[in-house]
Amino acid sequence: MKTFDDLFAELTDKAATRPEGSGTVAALDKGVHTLGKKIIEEAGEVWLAAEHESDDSLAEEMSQLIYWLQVMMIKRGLQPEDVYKYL
Ligand SMILES: N=c1c2ncn([C@@H]3O[C@H](COP(=O)(O)OP(=O)(O)OP(=O)(O)O)[C@@H](O)[C@H]3O)c2ncn1[C@@H]1O[C@H](COP(=O)(O)O)[C@@H](O)[C@H]1O
Repeated sequence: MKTFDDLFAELTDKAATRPEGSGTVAALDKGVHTLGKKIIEEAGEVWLAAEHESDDSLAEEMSQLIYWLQVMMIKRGLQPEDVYKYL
């Protein structure tokens, strides 16, 4: 099972190697404004899932929010430790 750190390492590698067909590379190229809108969209889906959907659906929406947060971290050059220090 993939962890937060596993996904971050995978996305960091994709950003560096830019493999063809990577949605992450395409999203990074669109920039901070587009990534910010995805974060808002996914956060809204987490809220709606928490109100109306199953635990599994909620977990899936949360995984997508985490993904988009990580893409924003990579876009802005943040490392997990930059976030963890505030936890
Ligand atoms: N974990 C994720 C992940 N979570 C969410 N997403 C993206 O976020 C979107 C969220 O889905 P929604 O249902 O909300 O939206 P949608 O309507 O299906 O998609 P959009 O039209 O909004 O793009 C998905 O379609 C993906 O584009 C992800 N994209 C990739 N990953 C993982 O990231 C890694 C690298 O992926 P690639 O860069 O695509 O190789 C792989 O391990 C992937 O599994």
